[in-house]
Amino acid sequence: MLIAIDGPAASGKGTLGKRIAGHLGLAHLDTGLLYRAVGAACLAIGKLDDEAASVAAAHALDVSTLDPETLRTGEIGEAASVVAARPEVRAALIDLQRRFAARPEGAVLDGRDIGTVICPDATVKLFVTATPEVRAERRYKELSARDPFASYEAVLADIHKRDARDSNRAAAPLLKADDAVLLDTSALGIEESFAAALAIVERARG
Ligand SMILES: Nc1ncnc2c1ncn2[C@@H]1O[C@H](COP(=O)(O)OP(=O)(O)OP(=O)(O)O)[C@@H](O)[C@H]1O
Ligand SMILES: Nc1ccn([C@@H]2O[C@H](COP(=O)(O)O)[C@@H](O)[C@H]2O)c(=O)n1
Repeated sequence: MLIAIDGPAASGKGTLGKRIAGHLGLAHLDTGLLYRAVGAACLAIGKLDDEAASVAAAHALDVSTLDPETLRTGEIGEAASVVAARPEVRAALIDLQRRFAARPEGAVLDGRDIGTVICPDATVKLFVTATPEVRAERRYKELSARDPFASYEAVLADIHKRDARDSNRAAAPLLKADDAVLLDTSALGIEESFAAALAIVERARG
């Protein structure tokens, strides 16, 4: 069973992807980490504005070295969203994602273009969202546990900026696939969201 989960930043798609994959015994790929790794590689050499450098970083990506802990910072998220707007960077990462999705038992992938571009034939597609304020509150809670100087206003501004860039770019913009089921988790906790997502998956399974 192939499950595609898309949605804006901090909507909870990664949390749901991981839970659903664990529940069904499937592998899970957080595709945002791929773009984050490319953004981080460009930041490390001071070449975020250099399109050719970002394309080279995408081609050189070694998935076995991805470290979610170091990649999940606000600065790297912003850099990821800059490089992700470049069509050649996206093209360089397509095969890798499709190979992951082609496992015989299926898989769970989350990102921005999984249901629209990477896995248009997924068994079930979820578009997970929540209001920007709710998403900022969740991300702020997560960050402030590690950083006493984290600011809710800065997180909200980052979310608005990334939403706008991801939705308005020409290459594979953040979009709900026509056949995706919308899951708004603004008023749902993690367990309630998981139960709602699982019900959608089970329904699609028949
Ligand atoms: N329904 C929910 N209720 C409360 N908190 C939630 C809910 N879903 C996720 N969270 C929390 O919100 C934060 C963001 O969730 P998560 O990382 O899953 O989002 P994401 O959409 O994958 O983010 P990103 O786009 O940055 O990869 C995490 O701290 C997570 O624990
Ligand atoms: N399929 C995807 C996944 C991610 N992106 C871009 O990467 C940025 C970081 O992603 P997170 O899920 O870790 O927040 C995101 O803002 C997108 O620009 C993408 O384009 N396609």
